Amino acid sequence: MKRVNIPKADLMLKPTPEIARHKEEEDECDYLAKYFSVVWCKASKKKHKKWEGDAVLIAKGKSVILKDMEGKDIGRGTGYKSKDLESLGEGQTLIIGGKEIEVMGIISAEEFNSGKCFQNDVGTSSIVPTASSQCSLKPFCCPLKNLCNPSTKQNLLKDSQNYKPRHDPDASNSLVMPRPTPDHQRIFNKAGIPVVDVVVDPYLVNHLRPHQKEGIVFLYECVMGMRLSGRFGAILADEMGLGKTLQCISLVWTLLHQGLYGCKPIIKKALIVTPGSLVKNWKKEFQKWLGSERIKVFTVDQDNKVEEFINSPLYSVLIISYEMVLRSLDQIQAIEFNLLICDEGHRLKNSSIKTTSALISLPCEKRIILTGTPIQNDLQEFYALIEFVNPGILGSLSTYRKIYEEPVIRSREPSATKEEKELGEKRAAELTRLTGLFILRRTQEIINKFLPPKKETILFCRPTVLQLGLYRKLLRSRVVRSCLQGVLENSPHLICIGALKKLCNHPCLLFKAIKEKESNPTCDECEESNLYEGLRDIFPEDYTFTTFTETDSGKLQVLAKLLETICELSPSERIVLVSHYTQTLNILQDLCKHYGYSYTRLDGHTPISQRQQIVDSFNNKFCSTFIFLLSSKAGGVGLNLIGASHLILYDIDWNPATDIQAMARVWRDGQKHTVHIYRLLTTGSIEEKIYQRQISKQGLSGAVIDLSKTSEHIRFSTEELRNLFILHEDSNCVTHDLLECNCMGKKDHQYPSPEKLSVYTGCQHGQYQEKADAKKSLSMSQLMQWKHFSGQHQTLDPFLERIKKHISFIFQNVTNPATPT
Ligand SMILES: Nc1ncnc2c1ncn2[C@@H]1O[C@H](COP(=O)(O)OP(=O)(O)OP(=O)(O)O)[C@@H](O)[C@H]1O
Ligand SMILES: [Mg+2]
Repeated sequence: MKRVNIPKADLMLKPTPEIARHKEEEDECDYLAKYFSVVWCKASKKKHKKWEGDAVLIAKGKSVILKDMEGKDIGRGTGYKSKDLESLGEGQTLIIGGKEIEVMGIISAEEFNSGKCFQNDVGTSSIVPTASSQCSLKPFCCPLKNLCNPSTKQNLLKDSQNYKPRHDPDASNSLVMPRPTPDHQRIFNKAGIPVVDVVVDPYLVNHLRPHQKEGIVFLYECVMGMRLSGRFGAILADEMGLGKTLQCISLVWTLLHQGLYGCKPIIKKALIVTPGSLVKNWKKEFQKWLGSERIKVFTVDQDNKVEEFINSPLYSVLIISYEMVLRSLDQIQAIEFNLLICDEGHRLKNSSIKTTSALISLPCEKRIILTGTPIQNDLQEFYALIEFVNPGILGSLSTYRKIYEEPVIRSREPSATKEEKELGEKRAAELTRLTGLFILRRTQEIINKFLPPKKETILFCRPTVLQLGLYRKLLRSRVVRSCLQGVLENSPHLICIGALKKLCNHPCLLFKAIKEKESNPTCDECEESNLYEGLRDIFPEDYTFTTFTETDSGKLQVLAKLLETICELSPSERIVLVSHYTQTLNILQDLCKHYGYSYTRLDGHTPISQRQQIVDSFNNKFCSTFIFLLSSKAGGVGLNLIGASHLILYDIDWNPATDIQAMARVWRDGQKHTVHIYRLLTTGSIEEKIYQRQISKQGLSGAVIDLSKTSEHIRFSTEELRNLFILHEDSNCVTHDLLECNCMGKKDHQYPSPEKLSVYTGCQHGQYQEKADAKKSLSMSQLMQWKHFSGQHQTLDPFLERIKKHISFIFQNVTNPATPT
């Protein structure tokens, strides 16, 4: 064994530390790094070493770094001869500080950069070539000969008769699951039982969209350990409305009744955990797609306890809410579930909460998380979800942090060096590759072609005189001024923002808040009292909370007119009316009562047990209810409200995901009518600013971000607050002004070339915004492709013509215009 002679770093003559470091850095730049897999132990003179572990050695110039397999630095040394380090090879040894290493092999830069050299063999050698890529949807051919070797002729005859696919794999339009590879058979079919085709029930297949068929194959491969050996988990992260429920139902139904090795069912019992408001929806979807005779699913609630499921042989599927899981954990643990599905599973991102740890503790290996929310945004939460479905696949948390999270985060910092950027990108790419084997996400565009047209209209409603007076007064308040100077603590800007938003919805909401404060002044909220100083005087003297009128609020006036128009022009169509606030919903409810519109309501106070029933009766085509009042926070996620074809968003949320979720309740699979979405914004107010922020962050295409983020999570710079706290009284539409579009509100055609847009609108934000960055302008500029109407011009739209009296500006866009309704 050749030993490299290493000068002891501390015996060398060194320049002063500052200069040394500088010089070293300069020198190091000239060299390319080389990487080695090594074993290490404490340095000793012993002949027979007792190696303590594997490690990775990085040699560059005259220096080396030793990293353990979790990516942690365990040794550093410098002052080597660069020539020696460059020629390091297998079998050579080296002393690094108090450690001795022996080189086992050379690692390529690619292997190091991607982080693969730190993974034992996960994601590389253990990847099973995906069966679907070879034979998805292909009909079955003869089982492998060597694996179903019946010893006698009789056996052969018997087997071929007994082991038949449940459905005809050769039928046209059949959906046949991928056949197992020889490796899979070696592991899971040691007895050599005949392989039988698993064919999805044609009863279901007839309804499936192409992406759903692919999704089922994907889920099947994951839970069967066909994509990654020894791993049985999957994350289906399709955007909302793509039918994750139906894909899972098809999988469950298939696994319960079929088996690839000798027809033995792959699972006996499945557990589905879902938010409480969706438990009944799951049962309904089972019945919708399979009928009530084929399968009996059991839902747990106050009256139906888990014991009943245990004692009855009828049921094979248990549906339970996250809350109930904790309460019934003992019973659930006693049942042997073979498949676990967690709907809206992004809530498992926090592994320290009890529900997550309770579910982790279940011994079931086949696990599926369903979520419509992108999960890659926060690398730690991402890790938690992956750990849940495929424990250990990314190594320990500390390994994951060192190998992936830290380099990726570092590379995104402005001060990152070119090398750090490259490393971060490569590690991110490797993480995506590895997790892509068991995470599937398709976007909504995939389903658009099956949906009816969607007409989206943004209505900028003029504030009333009362609103303007109050708004000006609020902006002149001491609290607002202090916010702008960045003086006050305790986030008083949130109180100011809250007051402005209330005012935009209806002045009476502000009036109520003032009254409450007057009757119950508490010192810890002095800012709020200060904010309301002098406001009472602006309201008419006889103003009371209960005698409000629609003419006090610009948006409410428009809403009243809009409801009247829909009722007249499309009497058979129905409306979902959404607000984020219960108090605002009360006002909207009063409006319904006043005009005699029939309505139903779902908000945070609606008992979970009643929610599905309310939704079902509204969706029933014979239902006579005209308006569904919905609190977006309470019922946004997962609900189907396709009984309505009009949806009105009365207010706007900081988090675009909340609004997008609400809008998706109506424009989804099963909808037969053209869908009309109206968003109401008070002209020139904070609502316009929030809208601009929404679209500049997301674009109009509607990518979803984390729903749990609220305004409390947003940090505003003083500059941003200054922009928020401006009232633009002279503009018909500040958002349109920002686009610098010269159409004068007569743009009823589509803008010709999207490429031009970024140039066209790329520079105008500096006036108001902190710094206009290119991305922001680009997503704002998507609005250039919408139609623009000012309140004075003809719109050619009978709805808009009727309601435009109090409207200063309109943006409108139609998706899928060609699809027949
Ligand atoms: N192939 C299909 N044909 C007709 N309707 C379908 C089809 N697939 C799903 N649907 C319907 O589309 C609606 C949306 O499906 P589902 O609730 O499963 O969406 P999701 O992906 O879970 O969305 P979310 O993330 O919002 O929960 C449901 O009413 C469902 O019955
Ligand atoms: Mg769902």
